[in-house]
Amino acid sequence: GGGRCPVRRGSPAGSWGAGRGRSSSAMQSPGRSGVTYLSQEEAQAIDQELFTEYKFSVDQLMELAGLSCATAIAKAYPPSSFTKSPPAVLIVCGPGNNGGDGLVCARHLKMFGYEPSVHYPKRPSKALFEGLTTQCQKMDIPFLSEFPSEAMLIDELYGLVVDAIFGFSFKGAVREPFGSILGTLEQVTVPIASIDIPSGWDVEKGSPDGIQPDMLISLTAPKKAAQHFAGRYHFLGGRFVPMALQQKYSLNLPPYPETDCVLQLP
Ligand SMILES: NC(=O)C1=CN([C@@H]2O[C@H](COP(=O)(O)OP(=O)(O)OC[C@H]3O[C@@H](n4cnc5c(N)ncnc54)[C@H](OP(=O)(O)O)[C@@H]3O)[C@@H](O)[C@H]2O)[C@@H](O)CC1
Ligand SMILES: [K+]
Repeated sequence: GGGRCPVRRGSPAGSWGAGRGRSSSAMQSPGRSGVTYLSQEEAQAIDQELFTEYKFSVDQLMELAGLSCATAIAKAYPPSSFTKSPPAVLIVCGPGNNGGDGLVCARHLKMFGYEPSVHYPKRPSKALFEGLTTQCQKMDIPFLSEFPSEAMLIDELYGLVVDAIFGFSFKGAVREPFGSILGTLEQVTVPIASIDIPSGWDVEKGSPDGIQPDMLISLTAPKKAAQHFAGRYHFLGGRFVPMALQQKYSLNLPPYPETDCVLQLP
């Protein structure tokens, strides 16, 4: 196992939220960093607006989201922090866009010098996901047909697990094969980095018995479940929300440093 590295917290809560006159809405709640934590409904509404009003394509935003995730992972778990070289990462992808973010993340991690392997048990028959899968395969990223059933095996083979199973559209009880996968992930000791939402968690209420990721990369803005995140690294990624949309939803996002596509939240 391995992959852990010393805690490097960012600066304490900034003052970006002070005196900006956020329009208050009963649905929104400011988190400990001053940034707004979104309800499931708000996250889906912003998503829809980006596509229908702002005319982004899914491919575009997924590329930026996945690149943010790989960048944040490289900051928190640089290859030198792994006990083995090359640094092996297991990426578990779900059936929706969160899974697509995982495929993009895998491709960028490979470019950054990691050795990613992907498990992608439920693949939608859409050109976007088929393309992302082919890109990974042509970059010699292995796709595991079986998920390692023993947590110990994952601990032995990988220094980090990326959870790209469910994002903000998750609802209800977890269906197979993801129930078994999450059951195994609850027992791994190597760190888990969750994309957007720790999978299996209620998007707003979290899940005390679910997986406990070491890292959370919130895309666009954190969702309410992030208030229950107790891991070491909380990053914000997806630096693509136009200012007018940020203002409409009172996102109160902290300023990203310089040209960075990610930012560590306190
Ligand atoms: N705007 C942004 O910021 C951007 C967001 N992006 C990303 O998109 C993510 C949201 O993606 P999304 O809407 O496609 O849904 P997501 O959460 O991946 O999962 C839905 C899938 O899971 C399934 N499923 C649901 N419940 C289940 C259950 N209980 N048990 C089992 N299965 C269950 C459901 O299946 P179905 O209900 O259809 O059978 C469906 O197939 C978001 O979190 C972010 O990562 C970026 O890519 C681009 C910019
Ligand atoms: K996830």
